[in-house]
Amino acid sequence: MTNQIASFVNVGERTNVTGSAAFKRLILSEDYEAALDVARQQVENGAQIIDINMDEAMLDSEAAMVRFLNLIASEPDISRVPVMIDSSKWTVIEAGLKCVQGKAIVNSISLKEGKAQFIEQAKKIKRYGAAAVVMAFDETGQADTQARKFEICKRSYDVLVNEINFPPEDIIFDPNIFAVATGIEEHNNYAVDFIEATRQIRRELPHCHVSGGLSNISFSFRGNNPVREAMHSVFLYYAIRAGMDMGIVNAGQLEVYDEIPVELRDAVEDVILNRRDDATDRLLELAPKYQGGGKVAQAEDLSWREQDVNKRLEHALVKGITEYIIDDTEEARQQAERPLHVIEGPLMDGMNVVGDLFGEGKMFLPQVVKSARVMKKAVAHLQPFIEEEKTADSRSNGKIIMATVKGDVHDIGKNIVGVVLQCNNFDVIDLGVMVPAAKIIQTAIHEKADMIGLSGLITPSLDEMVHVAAEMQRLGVDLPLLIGGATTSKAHTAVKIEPATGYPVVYVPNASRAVGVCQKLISDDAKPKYIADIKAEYIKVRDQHARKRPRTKSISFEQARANRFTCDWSAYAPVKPRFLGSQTVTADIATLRNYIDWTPFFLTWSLAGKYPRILEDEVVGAEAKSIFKDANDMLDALTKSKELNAIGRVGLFPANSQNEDVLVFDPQTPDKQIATAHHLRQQTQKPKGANNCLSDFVTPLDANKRDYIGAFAVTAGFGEDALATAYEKDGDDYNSIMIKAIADRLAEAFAEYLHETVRKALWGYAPDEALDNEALIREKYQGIRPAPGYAACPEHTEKQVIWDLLNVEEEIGMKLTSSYAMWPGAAVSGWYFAHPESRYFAVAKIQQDQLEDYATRKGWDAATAEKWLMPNLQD
Ligand SMILES: C[S@@+](CC[C@H](N)C(=O)[O-])C[C@H]1O[C@@H](n2cnc3c(N)ncnc32)[C@H](O)[C@@H]1O
Repeated sequence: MTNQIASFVNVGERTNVTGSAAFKRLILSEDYEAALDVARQQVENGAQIIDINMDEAMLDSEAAMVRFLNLIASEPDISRVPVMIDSSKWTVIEAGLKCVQGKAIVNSISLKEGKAQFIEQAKKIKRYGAAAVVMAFDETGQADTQARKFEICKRSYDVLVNEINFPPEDIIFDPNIFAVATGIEEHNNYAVDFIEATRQIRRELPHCHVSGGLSNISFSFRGNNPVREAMHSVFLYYAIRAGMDMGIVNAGQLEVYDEIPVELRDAVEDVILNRRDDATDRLLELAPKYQGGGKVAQAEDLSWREQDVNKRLEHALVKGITEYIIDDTEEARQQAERPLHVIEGPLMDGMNVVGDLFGEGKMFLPQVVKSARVMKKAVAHLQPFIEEEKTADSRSNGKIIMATVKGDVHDIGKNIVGVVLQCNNFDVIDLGVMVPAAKIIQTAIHEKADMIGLSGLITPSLDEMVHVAAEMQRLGVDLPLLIGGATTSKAHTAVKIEPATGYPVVYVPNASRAVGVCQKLISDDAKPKYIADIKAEYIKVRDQHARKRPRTKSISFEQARANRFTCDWSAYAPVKPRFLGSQTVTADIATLRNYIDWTPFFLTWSLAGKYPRILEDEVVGAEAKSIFKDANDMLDALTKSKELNAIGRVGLFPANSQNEDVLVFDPQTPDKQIATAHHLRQQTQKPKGANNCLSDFVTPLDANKRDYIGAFAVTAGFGEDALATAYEKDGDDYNSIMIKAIADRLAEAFAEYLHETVRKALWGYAPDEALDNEALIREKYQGIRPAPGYAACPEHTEKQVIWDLLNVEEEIGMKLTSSYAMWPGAAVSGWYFAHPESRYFAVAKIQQDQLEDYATRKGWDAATAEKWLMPNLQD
């Protein structure tokens, strides 16, 4: 069940002119900048797909679709999610398919106009490698009953899969969500029809998906949001369990299932599940009571202190309250026969409640981590008594060795998984960061571990994971291997890691999945089938990967060069920086906190939503407020204690470009070249626009005029390890993760602050700039600061050029690891470009000709070039 909830894909629909009056206004007034912001906000708010619809009589819908899709393609923060091209006109869909980059979804096709047209359209969709939403609609109309819904979907499925070999995993059925409680008796079973049809579709039509637009269901209660939210929540609760795995769901219009007042929930369930004839009347009667909100405000309530000690322990764990935990644990110990029984009894019971609530999506990550802190305090209190008994044999669920692989220093995600596993009674041995393969494997053997979990954030870590897997194989260590971390994926795990192994390898996408996976891997009953299922799934993933057509056409390196960005260099007047050379910079926390972008902070804690709106969010607002307060309290303390230090290097230099290189010159001896930055050029065929390379934003050498470039490396991580370790020793993972999350935010804030200082003062090309923090976060200024490892300059070893140029390690002690991760981990580095047209883009896939050219420029052999450019050599 956890998996079903966790894998539900949310489609954002604010970029739909038929559904959003605001978006329609923007498109009609040609304000595409603001329209892009709407798309960006949706992604920031957690939409995993964005639906784009331009069906408006006053518009040239085809042109509008193409223009908007092209704009999205150059916005990395939007184009990271797939688009759903939505139109009732096939010509608009086809125009969209032609220009979209990456995997698209077509919304929608159906048998409405007959089989021939259905097949023709599906074939085209298949040719573009896109997925399709298939409506339960045929020549006789839209399906309303379970039988009709299934019948049409089955017929569509058979045509698609058997007749034209359409990949079943690219079929998304929409079996039509219709309004219930309309007063018309025939409508009463509509929700049940959808839910049951979904169950049958998922059971009998393998690999397909089921989606739907949620808001229709509650149409009769327009104007009464609490009732609508309750209806959405109840409907989803059952539909997801039946197999609905995608949908247009506005998270702000969703009540937490368990928090719907019981009386309302019962009445809504009667309606949704069509449990009684008078269900609609009863809900109509109850509805006015909830019109104005209806939820009773909760005053601080200490009545739980009057319950028995076991209940108090459970309450403290679920609510994360540490205040009384030692007293309560002591009371429980005195009542128990043995101290161990307190752990095995009430404490584990409490943690099981926490685990269940988290698994069901009813508790959020920060709450779980706070629960773990309570648990650890209780266990720490009991530990001496257990030692005294000398019989301690706490039965653990299983032992897992966890490590961030060699060359990588990022560990927030790994630490969160560790805490969640500990909450579920796993014995976690965390080897920390930058751990070589040999140490991981030796510890696993020595500790008789049950499994190994690897984590990593940067792309070179993917290779290191392949290496650890190969070493395990070589040494005959056949423990299950878990793979996680931001750049890892099911495809990489299946294609690169698993095939060479004889032991189970499982990709774990997030903390909430970790427990389920580990439990299955240590269960004698569940393990064989689970492993067989995973193996079969990975074989399929490999097949799909092998069959995958390139998503985009490529052009030769020479052609790409010929289509470079250029401008009238003779008219371009580079601004000479006021400061040339390099220097060390510091910043105090009081200054930096004004530059913090808080939205990613909440994401670290798995709370999706944009700051500051997230603080008022119906679902996660309370928890967001709570961690925001804790973070600010910690920032107050750090401002005073100065235990965290922000320090960096910044430099500005004369420079010119030469094809894909930026040549950097000595400020004192202007003809002396002191460094070369090597960049990569986009090599995919562009419908319009240039094949970008960062070097193009610097005046070419043959224009006979000096331009300038900047570089920086900053960290807010010195001091972080000591603080985090102190919290960990105190059993306080919550604050240990909090300090890391804050150090990470301060490093990003430092990069923002320093960039502003460069634009306004050090370089001084924008002395009068006046932007607030929101505008800075949106990067509304002139110039960019691309970071090696990111999409426009994806090759990590280039950080070394910055390190040498600015003398980073010697001057301030920031280091690069063997995989070119920065240490301390809370760090940012990059280049400064001032050209008014400079912008971010993704290099994406490059070809052999460019690979060879790059190897020559870097002085690398072919194998080295392939190793470092691997992510850009594959689709
Ligand atoms: C990852 S965000 C970080 C800023 C965000 N406000 C935060 O606090 O987390 C944006 C930064 O990532 C880098 N970046 C984003 N897209 C990039 C691209 N396509 N190529 C290179 N660097 C990129 C740039 O350094 C940019 O300033």
